[in-house]
Amino acid sequence: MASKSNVLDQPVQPLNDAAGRDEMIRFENVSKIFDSRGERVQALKDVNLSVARGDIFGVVGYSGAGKSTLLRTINGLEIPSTGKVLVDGADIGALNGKQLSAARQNIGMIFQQFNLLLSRNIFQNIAYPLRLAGVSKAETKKRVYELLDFVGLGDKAKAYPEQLSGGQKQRVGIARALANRPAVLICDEATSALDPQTTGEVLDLLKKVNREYGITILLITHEMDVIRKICNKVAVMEGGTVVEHGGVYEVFSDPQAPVTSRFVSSVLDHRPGTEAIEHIRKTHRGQLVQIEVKDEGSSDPFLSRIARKRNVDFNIVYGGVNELQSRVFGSLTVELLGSGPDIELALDDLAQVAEIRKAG
Ligand SMILES: Nc1ncnc2c1ncn2[C@@H]1O[C@H](COP(=O)(O)OP(=O)(O)OP(=O)(O)O)[C@@H](O)[C@H]1O
Repeated sequence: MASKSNVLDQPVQPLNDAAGRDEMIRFENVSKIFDSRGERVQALKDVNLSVARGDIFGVVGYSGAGKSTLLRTINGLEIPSTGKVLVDGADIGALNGKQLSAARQNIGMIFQQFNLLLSRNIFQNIAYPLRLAGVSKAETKKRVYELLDFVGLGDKAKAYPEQLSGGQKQRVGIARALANRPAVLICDEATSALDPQTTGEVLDLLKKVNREYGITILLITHEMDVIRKICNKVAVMEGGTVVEHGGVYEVFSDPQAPVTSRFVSSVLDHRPGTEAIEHIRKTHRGQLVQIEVKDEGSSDPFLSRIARKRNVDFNIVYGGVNELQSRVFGSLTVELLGSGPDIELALDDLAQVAEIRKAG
């Protein structure tokens, strides 16, 4: 649990993370207040986060949590009311216009609605940022075809956006964002307009961007499944604050904030809710206990060991075990059958080797 922390008691991570990688994005006490028609909206409240070079960092939250505002501070589309955002060492809020344009070439961005130029073909869309950066025609041509191959659209140079599917349009968006060889790619709900199959393909492409080009990715989403599939780090936002952040495995296997638990249970259904417990109770009269399954204990056959030793039976009535980043975790709800004293001894034994909770 070393990499997990709550932002309230740990202001900001050090410049090097546990793996020794250096920092690519740093939010330092970032707050943002909008004044809209006489109404003050605090979109961000004292956000402190550190994104290491090479991370795929996901920010998840419900609508209005402040995700877009946070993302837009990275390339200066929003300037914090207080606090600062550092990208690859540059303090974004302190840059003049020219410096900001240069910094933006280092920060690619993709959008939920793709934002392609509809009157230009795919080649021209991808070439656009290269033209703005003053890249020569020959160099542009080489780079665009290289990118088209990379995103799997080698035959679409002359097509127009309206002739492409949603997934293909997002591939073009990714190619365009990569044109100037940025160090960072920021993704604004990049798969929210896509069906599940296409979402999976675009997420695979983002993984390839991270792996093959070493680009740091920060994405915002309201879908925990996106986080589960590609991120190594996650921050959960609610009401403009980061309520929890850490390694994806740590956060998924042991969520602390209620909003995080809700997000986790939207993709993993391994713990029974009140209704499920009531249903189980109708057919199982024994002692019900929830056992948390963690990576560290997965090789110990403790259930059969304790069952033999204490002369009790374990009847699995609910649960699931998941794999995340090559580590397992989950929860089993079991019914203990045996004499009262044996069950008590078995519960003591269980508590020695696993996190348990009486259920129902
Ligand atoms: N330009 C603006 N002017 C006024 N209020 C704004 C502005 N931009 C965002 N807000 C408000 O700030 C809060 C956070 O909005 P933000 O868009 O960052 O949240 P979000 O988590 O990205 O939600 P969504 O997924 O719905 O976009 C909301 O209450 C929103 O109404």
